[in-house]
Amino acid sequence: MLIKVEDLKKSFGKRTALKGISFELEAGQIYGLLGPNGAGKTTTIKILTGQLRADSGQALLFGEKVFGRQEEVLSNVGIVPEDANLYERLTIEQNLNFFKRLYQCSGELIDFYLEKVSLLGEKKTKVKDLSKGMKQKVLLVRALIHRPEILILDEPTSGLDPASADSLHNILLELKEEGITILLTSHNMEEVDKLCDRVGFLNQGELVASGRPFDLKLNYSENRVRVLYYYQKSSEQNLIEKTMQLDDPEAGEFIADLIKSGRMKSIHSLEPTLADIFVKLTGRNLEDDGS
Ligand SMILES: Nc1ncnc2c1ncn2[C@@H]1O[C@H](COP(=O)(O)OP(=O)(O)OP(=O)(O)O)[C@@H](O)[C@H]1O
Repeated sequence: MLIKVEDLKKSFGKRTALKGISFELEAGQIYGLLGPNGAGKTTTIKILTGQLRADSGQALLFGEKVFGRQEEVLSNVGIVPEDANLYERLTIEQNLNFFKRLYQCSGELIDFYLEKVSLLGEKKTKVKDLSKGMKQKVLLVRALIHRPEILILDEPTSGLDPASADSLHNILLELKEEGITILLTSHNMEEVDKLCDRVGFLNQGELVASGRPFDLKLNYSENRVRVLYYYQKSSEQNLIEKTMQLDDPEAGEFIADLIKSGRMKSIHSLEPTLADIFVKLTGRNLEDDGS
């Protein structure tokens, strides 16, 4: 396991941020921690990257504890933090060169990744003149220039317009193809559904469910179907839509009859979205402010 979190607990005074969460991440996967504000996502990331010490439990990267050993363990990890901590008055190139020296790497990947995020032509632009989406891309490039095996991103698309978010998603999928293991946090269920091999639902410091998005949707499906049928045989004007429970025996007869009499137009299963499942499990919406 490249990333392993086991029974991780953390409190800030009387406020409990993590109540004992566990998850694992295999090489080459994308894992998404999904949760509303205050769920404990950033606390998890900060512990995993050695910025915070856990009260108990384990947070391991490459099987090693990070706290107190950041320099060694994180030399192989790229981190995109929640807040853009770039030097605003410096250019993109100056920011990246600064990190190149810090990481003591050659910097040969700087132009490669700037090209990938369509910012090569903006190298000489000062960070203060960039849009939020562009800054996010610079943070991503900064996290990649030392060729890390693990990439950790805290809310990478928060506040981005849909086009910028989409372009970032495509880059993350390409990085996965290159074999990079990715852990990200998000409160956007569509993003997690699209990107992640596995997802963990974090709510008030607890992982309430985890698994492959497909399996979660299947497990929480309510066996409903939407049937579109003709009132009379092949009369386009009289198209009727009906939602039915698959475990209702009458629905079976009704559907069989529609097929036999040639009145069935279409039938679709109604799967819940990840957001529906989150609400079902927690009674909370992903956009809640956590209060
Ligand atoms: N330094 C701190 N001091 C006190 N409480 C904190 C501190 N950091 C986090 N918390 C609390 O711990 C809980 C989890 O916060 P955390 O930032 O991990 O949530 P999050 O899921 O990342 O939310 P967001 O999406 O808003 O960043 C919250 O109740 C928060 O107020």
